[in-house]
Amino acid sequence: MIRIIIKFIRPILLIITITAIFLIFTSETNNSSIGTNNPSKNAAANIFQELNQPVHTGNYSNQNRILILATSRKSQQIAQFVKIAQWSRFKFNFVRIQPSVDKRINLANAHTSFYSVVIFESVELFKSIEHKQFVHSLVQECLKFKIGLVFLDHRPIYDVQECKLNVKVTDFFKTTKLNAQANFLLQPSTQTSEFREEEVENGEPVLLCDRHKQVILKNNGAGLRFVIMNIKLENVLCSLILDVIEYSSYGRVTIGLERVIQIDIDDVFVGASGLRLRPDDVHALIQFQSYLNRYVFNASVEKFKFNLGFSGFHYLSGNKDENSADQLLLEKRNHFNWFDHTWSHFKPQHLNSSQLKEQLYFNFFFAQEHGLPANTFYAVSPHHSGVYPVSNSLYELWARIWMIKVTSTEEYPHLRPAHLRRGFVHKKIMVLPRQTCGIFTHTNFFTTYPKGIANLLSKLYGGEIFQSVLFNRINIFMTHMTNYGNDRLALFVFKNLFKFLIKRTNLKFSFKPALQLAIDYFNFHKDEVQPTWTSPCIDRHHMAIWSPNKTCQSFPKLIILGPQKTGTTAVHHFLDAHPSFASNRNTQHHFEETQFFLTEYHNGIDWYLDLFQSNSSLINFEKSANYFSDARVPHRIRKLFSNIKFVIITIDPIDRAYSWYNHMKAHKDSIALQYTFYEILNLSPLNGSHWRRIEKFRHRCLDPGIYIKHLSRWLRFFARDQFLLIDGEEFKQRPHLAMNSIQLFMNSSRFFDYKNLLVYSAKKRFFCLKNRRCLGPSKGRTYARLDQRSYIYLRDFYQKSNAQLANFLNKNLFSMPSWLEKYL
Ligand SMILES: Nc1ncnc2c1ncn2[C@@H]1O[C@H](COP(=O)(O)OS(=O)(=O)O)[C@@H](OP(=O)(O)O)[C@H]1O
Repeated sequence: MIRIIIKFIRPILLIITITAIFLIFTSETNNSSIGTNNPSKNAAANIFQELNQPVHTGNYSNQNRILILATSRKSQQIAQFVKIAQWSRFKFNFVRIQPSVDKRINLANAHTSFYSVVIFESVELFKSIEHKQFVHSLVQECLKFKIGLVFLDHRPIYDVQECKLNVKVTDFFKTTKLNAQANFLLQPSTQTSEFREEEVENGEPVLLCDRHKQVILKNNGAGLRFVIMNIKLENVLCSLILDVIEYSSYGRVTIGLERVIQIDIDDVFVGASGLRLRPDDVHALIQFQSYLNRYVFNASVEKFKFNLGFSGFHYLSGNKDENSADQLLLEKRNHFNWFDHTWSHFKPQHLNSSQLKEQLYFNFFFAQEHGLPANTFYAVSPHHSGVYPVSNSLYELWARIWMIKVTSTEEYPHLRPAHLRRGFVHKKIMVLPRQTCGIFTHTNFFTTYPKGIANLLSKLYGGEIFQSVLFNRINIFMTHMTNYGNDRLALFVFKNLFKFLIKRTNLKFSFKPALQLAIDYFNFHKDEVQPTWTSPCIDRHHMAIWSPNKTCQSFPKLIILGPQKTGTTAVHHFLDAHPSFASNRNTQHHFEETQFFLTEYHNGIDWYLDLFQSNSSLINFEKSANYFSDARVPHRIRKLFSNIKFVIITIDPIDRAYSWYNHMKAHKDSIALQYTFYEILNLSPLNGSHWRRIEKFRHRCLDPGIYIKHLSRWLRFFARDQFLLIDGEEFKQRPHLAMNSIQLFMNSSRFFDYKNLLVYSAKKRFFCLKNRRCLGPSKGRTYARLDQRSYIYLRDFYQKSNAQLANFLNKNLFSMPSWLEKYL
């Protein structure tokens, strides 16, 4: 038996013993041009000896993280691997290293490992690392915590002859099915555009194997698991990569074998006469469903059913034959699940709320009238319009009229690349990623398939469609009604896809109702719940389905980031008086602040844009003073508009902290009322039941003043010249200077001389706009002077970060604020 297995595997996978590896490595190292006297090279060789040690069987964590160590993220092998990791939602860290790397990379702390597998760009890189301790500790931690190693070399480094199998096949081939034909390089050999279904059924599929390229797996059973890939990843059947990762991570990094599949047929009843279903096609559809249940979904608890998305308005709008197919579909309605695709197939973003309501109600009544089993909590929007970019009224009306809880789209965050498509939850509706499968509304015939049918086959036989099933645990495939008429390309696609999957992999297929599917999805991918909004303006697909009333001009071009209590309201107020600048409308909860990137983020971008004017000659801007110190905001802004500019104001962080405390006191915050400033700084009421809340309050009070911490984060997301730093102390004395620099910074077409516009208010103790109402009573409060103890406490507290800030400002060519100079 073992001999048979070995015979099968030899052409594909060759394994040599760890002793052989040791010999190879030591001999190669000794022969290297650096010479045998090079201590670090010898050390690297000795490390391979260590791989032979039995791995520690004690505790290791279940952190399914991958560590990728490479010289560049751009190399083809690494890029390919990263793509697969992203597609499979494996968590990974990428660390760039050079042979001269000397800083230690910790794979674990004293008790638990951070990683389950380490990917090395190449054996060569591993061997060339000069620093003995680096390699030594890496290998020791791998042994101790059962962390496998994978080397992604793509240039063959071993002669095929010298490799032999030395691992139990069952330990390795979890996802890939090993049979006589299983070769890892697959490509279509025929380019004929006349390729028909029968050819696939009758003969061997058009596959070509290159036996010269090999994957070499090396392991001695007792030592560390490690795999040396000896082949270009792009040429390998991707299921093998899942096996490599699962094997080398000791089973910890895996997406398992179960794949849940849903197939949606959109546009039911929609379609030009001549392209629609005929009665025969309806029978073929039902027959195919039985075929799938028999051969593909045979282990599924729930029977597979196609999901039919209907638009009632188009019912019976074909020729005589096609209309009888429409009637037949309704007669056979219980063979399928049905979902709302809106009455007329209009784009929801192009309708007002009452038109949309009508669309949803009419289709609802159609379903009732014809007894369609459409109570699936699932719906799909025509053209994906309104799902992403989100239309709040679509979500609200869907929930109200159809009790929708699940939908799907291929547009979040973008149609391409497919491997980064994700799900999210908006207004309690779960949005799942949808997959394309090579056929669209316009691809209905074999002969006219773009670049020939061989192109479609390559996507099925190891290509993108195959990979979609492989790397996504849950797949919702999008097809259209016309794909099931005409040449029935959809049946061709799924028949071949599943045949290939069954032949080459051990995957198990099941079907679940949409609601269950969605719950499972977000259980697997909890970090996908919260969406990150992107700009429709950089995606032509999004522009086509977005509301025509929205304009990219409405996005702000400037954000005053804060921090709180530095004079941000005054800057906002003065800027708003400028004829070229326009601030947002006041919001219900936060007055002049939008707070969009924090508490209002769930409202989506349409809500945000509605706060601004769409006049292209204006510079829209907003200020929300707590953006500065919140770690979520830079990422969110970056995803939405990367070219925006920012104003940040700094004052002495001691004054800022005390002003904030007094602000909270004025707002009757119970902690501020109950405890003195010094007690809070010192966390002195240690025994009090409020301790946690005081600690939190203290953090909110002090953290924004650690300017360096936040500023350096912002500069990791945006370029230096996107920031203007304003000295808040100088702003207090000579506000017109700061206002002038903002105008220059924004290249304002009109220059406003603020000197004549501002007047000092002795009552407020700062400048106000002439002939306008000055800022309200919440600005310029009077409160007791800061006590000496608190001053000293804060001076010490901020000493280090102020010094770091000064260095940072110097390095990045920002001018030094006057308040900072006194600390240097
Ligand atoms: N024109 C002008 N110039 C300089 N400083 C001014 C100006 N107007 C207001 N202020 C002072 O700014 C403090 C309020 O800051 P913010 O507007 O950023 O506060 S907030 O975060 O929006 O609540 C607030 O500080 P406190 O006096 O400590 O409350 C104001 O005094």
